[in-house]
Amino acid sequence: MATTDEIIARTAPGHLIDHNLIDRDVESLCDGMVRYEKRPAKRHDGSVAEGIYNAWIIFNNPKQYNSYTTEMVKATILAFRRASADREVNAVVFTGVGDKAFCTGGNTKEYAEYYAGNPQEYRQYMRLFNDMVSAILGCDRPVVCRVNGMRIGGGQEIGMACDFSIAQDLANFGQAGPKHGSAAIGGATDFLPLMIGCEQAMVSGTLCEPFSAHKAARLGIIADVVPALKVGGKLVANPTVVTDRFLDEYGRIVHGEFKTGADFKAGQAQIKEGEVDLTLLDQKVDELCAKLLETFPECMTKSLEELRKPKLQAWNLNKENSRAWLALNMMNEARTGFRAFNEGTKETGREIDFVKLRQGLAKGTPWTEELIESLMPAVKK
Ligand SMILES: CC(C)(COP(=O)(O)OP(=O)(O)OC[C@H]1O[C@@H](n2cnc3c(N)ncnc32)[C@H](O)[C@@H]1OP(=O)(O)O)[C@@H](O)C(=O)NCCC(=O)NCCSC(=O)C1=CCCCC1=O
Repeated sequence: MATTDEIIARTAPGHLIDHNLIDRDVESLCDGMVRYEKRPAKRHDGSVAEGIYNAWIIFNNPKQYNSYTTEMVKATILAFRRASADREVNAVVFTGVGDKAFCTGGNTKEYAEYYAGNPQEYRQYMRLFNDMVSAILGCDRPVVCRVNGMRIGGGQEIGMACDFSIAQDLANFGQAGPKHGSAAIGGATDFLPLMIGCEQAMVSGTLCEPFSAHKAARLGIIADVVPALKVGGKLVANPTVVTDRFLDEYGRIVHGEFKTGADFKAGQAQIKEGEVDLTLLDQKVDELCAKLLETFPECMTKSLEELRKPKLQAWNLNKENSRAWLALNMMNEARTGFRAFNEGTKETGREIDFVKLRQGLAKGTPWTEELIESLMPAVKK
């Protein structure tokens, strides 16, 4: 009987059709701000599976906390298409450079300086953003979000579109929408209720309070969490988060909540004196990719397609309405909120005086350029 290798050599076609939309390196599409790296896939025992790879899609915009520009969104769509069509790819690992941020969503500088006041332009941007989320949800390979740092705003949305998330425990999660002039309708309002329940989704999507990786694991928004802070050469759990007990004296769950007061400040100081090491994060990601490798590929893809359906159905139901609303929103609140973040500083603050705005609207004040200017954080009365 012929061996499998002999059968492969004899029956594999000499020419394979390229199903990619364009034949361009991902990096060339956005000056390297999105990287596409095929890394050899490994078995459980660490041995390389010859000819099989994991496709790493890496956001490379660290100065802006790996926020995505329009060009990066275009490159990301093509990167996921490339991985999805590549016969040699076992799984996609979606991550960002560095250890501060996976992604903090749309680029607020571009939002403030180009899209603010231009709803027709933002509508076209949102076509691209929607296609990026759909490309993740439609990828024929399992998608692992390697949460190398904070996952905020649209970064949380594209992260939740992935099939698995593994986080280093200094990463925070959350939305920014109603604080910066947007609504988390780029996926969060579709995915959060499914993943963490309606009540916790409401808290996250409206109040925009960040939560820790340990809380994200408890809520079920990530599959696993690993320590990343080394102090004196020893790995310690995130020192700003309660990790050594589950309940407080009243029986309330405190595990994963941020510490407060002096304890929180002491934790911040310990983070400053330590160093971040993502070795365990990469080990966990490699372990998961090795498990995905040891499966039938078509059965894996079918399982992904079925298990994605709740997210996909919610996403497809709302994404076009969301796109239209977000475009028009660039005339008033997005125009104001993203400009405030972009033009503000740590000193002046980066959010508007929400009460002042509410007081004006309560009197029927119309949205004018003058009103918007008066709300910019640098303008102090
Ligand atoms: C809370 C933060 C994420 C982190 O705060 P902090 O730790 O205090 O860091 P900062 O000093 O704020 O930021 C460090 C520098 O990074 C720049 N930065 C951070 N985020 C972005 C971003 N998204 N775009 C561009 N630049 C960013 C920041 O300006 C600092 O640089 P500088 O030179 O100014 O010192 C906080 O950073 C934060 O709130 N960031 C903004 C989060 C945000 O609003 N994202 C967009 C949300 S909307 C969105 O993503 C959407 C997606 C699709 C659907 C529609 C939509 O709205």
